[in-house]
This record gives sequence, C-alpha cells and structure tokens, in this order.
Amino acid sequence: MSVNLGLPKIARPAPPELPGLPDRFGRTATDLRISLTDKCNLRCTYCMPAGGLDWLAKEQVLTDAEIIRLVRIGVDLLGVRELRLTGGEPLVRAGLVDIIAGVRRNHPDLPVSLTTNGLGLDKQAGALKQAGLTRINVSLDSLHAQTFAQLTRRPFLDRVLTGLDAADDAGLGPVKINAVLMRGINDLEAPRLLDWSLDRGYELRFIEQMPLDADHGWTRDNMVTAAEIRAMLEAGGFELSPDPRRRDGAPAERWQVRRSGAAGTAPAGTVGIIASVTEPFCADCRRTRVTAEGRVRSCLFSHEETDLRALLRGGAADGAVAERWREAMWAKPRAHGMDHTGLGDADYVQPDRTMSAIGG
Ligand SMILES: Nc1nc2c(ncn2[C@@H]2O[C@H](COP(=O)(O)OP(=O)(O)OP(=O)(O)O)[C@@H](O)[C@H]2O)c(=O)[nH]1
Ligand SMILES: C[S@@+](CC[C@H](N)C(=O)[O-])C[C@H]1O[C@@H](n2cnc3c(N)ncnc32)[C@H](O)[C@@H]1O
Ligand code: SF4
Ligand code: SF4
Repeated sequence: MSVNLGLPKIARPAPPELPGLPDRFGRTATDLRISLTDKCNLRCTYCMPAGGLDWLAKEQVLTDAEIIRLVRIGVDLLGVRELRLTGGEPLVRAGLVDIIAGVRRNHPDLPVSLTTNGLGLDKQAGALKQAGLTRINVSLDSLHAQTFAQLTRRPFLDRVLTGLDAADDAGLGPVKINAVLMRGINDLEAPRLLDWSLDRGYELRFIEQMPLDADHGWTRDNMVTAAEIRAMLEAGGFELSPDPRRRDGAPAERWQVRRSGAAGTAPAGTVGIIASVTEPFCADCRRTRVTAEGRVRSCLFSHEETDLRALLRGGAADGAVAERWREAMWAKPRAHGMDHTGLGDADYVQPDRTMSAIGG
C-alpha cells in the first residue's frame, strides 16, 4: 500500500531491472535509516512540541524480528551497505541491544551506527558495543545547563555528558556531535562547542535548522546559515580549510580546523556543516528511510509513504517486500520532497510528520 500524504499522486513506470534501490534521477540508495521508535525523552524546540505527540501504539511499531528481517532484505536483496538506527530516541526502545545483536549475526561486516540524544548511554554503551554497534552520533546543542534546558525543555545536560563518557569508555568512537544552532539561543556558543569537541576528539557537525518542527516555528530569515557558522568559527579563533577527503554522499561538508595562529601545523581536527537548506546535497543522496511503523520514506521531506508492515505481517516472501521497497524508492523526489531544492520556497509544503516521527 502506498499512502499519499496530501499531494497529487504522479503516475510512474515501474523501476527498471537495475540492481538495488535506484531512483528516476540516477541515484541509488545504499544507506538505510530505520526509526526504532517515535517516542523521545527530550522535547527539542526545533523538533517536538512541548506536550509530546500522540505516540504510536505498541502493535503499530515494527517488532525486533521485523526490523532484523527488513535489514536482511535490504542488505541481501537491495544493496544496502550501511545502517543507521534512529528515532525518536532509539535508546528508549526496549529491544535495542537485541536488534543490534540480531543484525550483527546476519551481517558481520555491516557498519551499524546510532544517532541518539545520549540520555541513558551511561547504562547502555557497553552492551551496545558488545552487541555489535559500530559507532555513535550524539546530539548536543549547548554546554550551558540553562541553554540546554531551554532548547530541549529538559534539565538533563549532565546526563548527556555522562553518556558521552560511557561511549568513550566503551569504544563507540569515532563519536560525532550534532548541534543545531538557533539564533539568539545557542548560536554564539559555536566556537566553544568546537573547542570542547576538538579537546575531546569528537567530530562536531553544525546542522542548519530545517522546517520539520511540530510548532511550525521555522523561518528562512531566522535560520543560522552555513556561511554564518563558518564566519562565527573564524571570528572565534579557528581557521578552516576544505577537508581533502571525498564527500561520498555525506550530508556534512567537512573542514579541517586549526586554532588561529597555528598555520602550518597539523589540523587539530575536523568540523562538519550540514547545510540542508542553503547548500543542499540532494543530487548525491543515497538514503532510504523506514519509519517506526514500517513505512518507506524515499526522502526526508516526502509526502508519500509505502507500507511494508502489512506485507511483513501478511506472510509475503522477501522478494515481494523487496519489490515494494524498490517501487517506493524509484518514486523518490528529486530534492526536498519536490522536483527542485527549496526549503522555505513558496511551493515548499512541510510534511505532516515532525523530524522525530520520520526518523532524523
Ligand atoms: N536534508 C537532509 N538532511 C539530513 C538527512 N539525513 C540527515 N540529515 C541531517 O543531518 C543530521 C545528522 O544526521 P546523523 O544521523 O547524525 O548522521 P549523518 O550525518 O547522516 O551520517 P554520518 O556522518 O555517517 O554519521 C540530521 O540531524 C539531519 O539534520 C537527509 O537525508 N537529508
Ligand atoms: C530526530 S533526532 C533522532 C535521534 C535522537 N533523538 C537525537 O536527537 O539524536 C536526529 C537528529 O535530527 C536533528 N533534528 C531534529 N529536528 C531538526 C530540524 N528541524 N532541523 C535540523 N535537524 C533536526 C537532531 O538535532 C538530531 O541530531
Ligand atoms: S531531536 Fe532527537 S532528542 Fe530532540 S526531540 Fe527530536 S527526537 Fe528527541
Ligand atoms: S532532502 Fe531528500 S533528497 Fe535531499 S538529501 Fe535529504 S533525503 Fe535526500
């Protein structure tokens, strides 16, 4: 079943006999992102409403076995080469360790990473590593307790920092830190966040805020742009030079960082900037997403979803599930859920789902 979420449906031919998950614009998805839950224990203002959302009922959410099977279909039949577990907050999913262990049993060499807010990592990091998790990204927008609480609507900065210590001890590196900068709230903290990340050996990435928040508070003018971020870092004591490594479909553009006055020395580390709005990277997008209830979203901003759960629960063979998934990806929009880039343009329509409910 394909679920149209509001826009006119376009008639499309079936995908050709190409291997994997190709789309109509010459891209092939190899990076699978699965949301393990729509629930979360933070309420970041750019993502969730203060009162939370109507959570999915347990029976609506894919089971551990269904997730492990979908990953197997993705890897064995559809050319998936890496897996990202996300949410909502994936650490609140009871079966997380079992899911990772099950995936790892089937795919000894698959890179499996987790994007998390870090709450509860102190207790789970060791078990996650032992189950076969490869590495981790932790979202952290501020190192000031008060600013953290303002942005996330919860006073839990210390718990995130404890979680990061545990991730280091468990060997879940290289750790990446995700920070969304919000004008007038944490934007001036950008150099300090970078300094702290360099000292701890983390790769910090700044993310342009995207219009995916429940409160519909995003405006193009108020968003902190990649160009502004680079300028703030340079004014704040850092020199940036392009990272010579190939980007390889990654959302983050990476920069080598030297502390000012250290020209000619080895870089102190790298910083990434994910400029989904002002410098979009859709032309080289390699992503396929599955929501917590088992729907394929071919693009973060899609208005159409394709249900795989009914097939999984209806006794369909792996090949039939794979074929439906291929059809969904063939219909992937060119960019930003449309036929052109343009978050915030007059014709941009924000998806009904928030980032947390899509699986960021
Ligand atoms: N426009 C767009 N932005 C994305 C997409 N995927 C992730 N992002 C943004 O990039 C941020 C970081 O995503 P992560 O899950 O930490 O990881 P990543 O950068 O995709 O991948 P790694 O560098 O391999 O860890 C997200 O918070 C989103 O804001 C995407 O498909 N499209
Ligand atoms: C939706 S969260 C899910 C995983 C986990 N709860 C976390 O926060 O890392 C994944 C990423 O999406 C980012 N994000 C959420 N809403 C966003 C928005 N409106 N624009 C840009 N990034 C956003 C978060 O900062 C986080 O790094
Ligand atoms: S960004 Fe992550 S931690 Fe923050 S509310 Fe959304 S899902 Fe939760
Ligand atoms: S907006 Fe859509 S097409 Fe562009 S990078 Fe994200 S998922 Fe890919």
